[in-house]
Amino acid sequence: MSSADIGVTGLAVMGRNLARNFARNGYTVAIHNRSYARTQELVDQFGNEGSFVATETVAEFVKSLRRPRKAMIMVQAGTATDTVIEALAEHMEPGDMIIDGGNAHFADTRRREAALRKRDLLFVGTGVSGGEEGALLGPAIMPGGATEAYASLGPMLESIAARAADGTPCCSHVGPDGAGHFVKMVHNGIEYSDMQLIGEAYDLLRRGIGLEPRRISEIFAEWNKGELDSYLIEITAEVLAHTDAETGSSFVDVIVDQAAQKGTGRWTVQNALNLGVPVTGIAEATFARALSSGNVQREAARQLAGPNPAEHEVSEDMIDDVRQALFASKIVAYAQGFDQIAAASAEYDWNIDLGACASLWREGCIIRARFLDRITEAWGANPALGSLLAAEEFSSAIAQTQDSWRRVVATAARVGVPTPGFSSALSYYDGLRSERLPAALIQGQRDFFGAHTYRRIDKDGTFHTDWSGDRSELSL
Ligand SMILES: NC(=O)C1=CN([C@@H]2O[C@H](COP(=O)(O)OP(=O)(O)OC[C@H]3O[C@@H](n4cnc5c(N)ncnc54)[C@H](OP(=O)(O)O)[C@@H]3O)[C@@H](O)[C@H]2O)C=CC1
Ligand SMILES: O=C(CO)[C@H](O)[C@H](O)COP(=O)(O)O
Repeated sequence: MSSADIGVTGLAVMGRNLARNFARNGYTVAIHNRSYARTQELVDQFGNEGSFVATETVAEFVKSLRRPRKAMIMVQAGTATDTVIEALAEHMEPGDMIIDGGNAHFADTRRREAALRKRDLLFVGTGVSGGEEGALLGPAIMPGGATEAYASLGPMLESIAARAADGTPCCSHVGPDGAGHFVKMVHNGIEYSDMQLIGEAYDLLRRGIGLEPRRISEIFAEWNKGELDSYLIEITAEVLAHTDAETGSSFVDVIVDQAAQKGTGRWTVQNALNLGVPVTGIAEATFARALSSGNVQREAARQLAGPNPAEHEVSEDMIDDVRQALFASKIVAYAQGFDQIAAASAEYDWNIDLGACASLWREGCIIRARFLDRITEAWGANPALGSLLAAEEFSSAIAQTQDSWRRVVATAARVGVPTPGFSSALSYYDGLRSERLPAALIQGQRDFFGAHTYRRIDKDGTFHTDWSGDRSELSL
């Protein structure tokens, strides 16, 4: 019987909870998983939460959906997603829709959307953020795909999405084909950057000042009451307050200090390199995870000289400086992420509304933060800002924090605590505001060794100096 409003296949952490979220919101949900055990488990544990149609085969799953069908995939990105799409498509009919809510690469989404369009099937690649809890109670949802697809799917997604304080659903059509997955990828890149900055703040308080995790937890909890108010700061306070039951030690002290990554941060940086957008914070965060996991190099370098700690005591006065450095660096991280979205939007003709994009991240997602209201307003007031850093409220916020920021970066260098996030954010800020950059010298060097030419500040045209001859200038 074709009775389900929507289907979810892939019932691990995300799929299971999204299926429950749809059911709790009154939809009849067909459920399917490669191995039936997960389907049975969902029905056994949560079957009473709403209307589920449990299915064992893909054919049965597709058949159980009301036409035009909507089937959502929540499986691993890459070949697993291609396999599931193909299996679904074989049983679908023209006008049916496949929605991929996994963390797919946006280029794969563009390819899949185009291929399925040729088969008269709609394909929506959508970012979903919020982890297990968000998927169940209301994630941030970033759908791409055709406008026509959003017309029928959008209301369903909006009904299960998180809501901002003003009641707006944290879900809206981001743009065509891969735009949704692109925005989710950059969301994850900012997530990497934000987590790295928080890690550096922790490290400065721990190794720089010498505070214990429980005290640092209290500091983060306090910071979470102000302009740093965000989900990541909130959970940081929780993690730092946690005690390991087995050893009685601070939980953070029993975790191996090697940060894993599934790929979205790396994809963001790779794409930023292609687009020529300096997302230095995301790049440093991604490399910092790689450095932490580089066993061979860490082992080889462990005995290298550092500053004498006795000569470099840091007082508790620095705590508030660290808070301010964190806020300034965080503004830079978001500014860089929005630059990348703007560049991709122009490159792929997506016409992404940056204000609407910021609005999507206000609740439900991992990078949700109080200051996203202000970012939404800033882009809404002036979509041609050029850089988020140029918005009055952020330029004045940084003007107020920059002395602290500079002190923190200088202190970190002095005491030997690595702060690639704080330092690169400050360098980026100083680079942008510089009247003149040493890029002029680099152009001179390029022209010297490779006749790569340069432009002049005082006249139009392209020039080359005859470096190996009489050093006269040629206008090309
Ligand atoms: N976990 C998170 O916090 C978030 C995850 N995501 C993304 O959502 C998607 C789902 O994530 P998550 O719930 O963590 O699950 P996983 O990424 O761990 O994927 C597990 C699911 O994929 C299925 N699967 C794997 N390979 C295949 C295949 N070849 N054919 C069919 N099914 C397959 C598994 O089926 P089986 O049970 O049979 O093994 C299982 O249902 C991923 O793309 C992830 O990147 C997005 C936001 C947050
Ligand atoms: O998409 C997510 C949150 O938004 C996932 O949790 C993602 O897996 C996190 O990335 P990584 O595992 O690389 O830290």
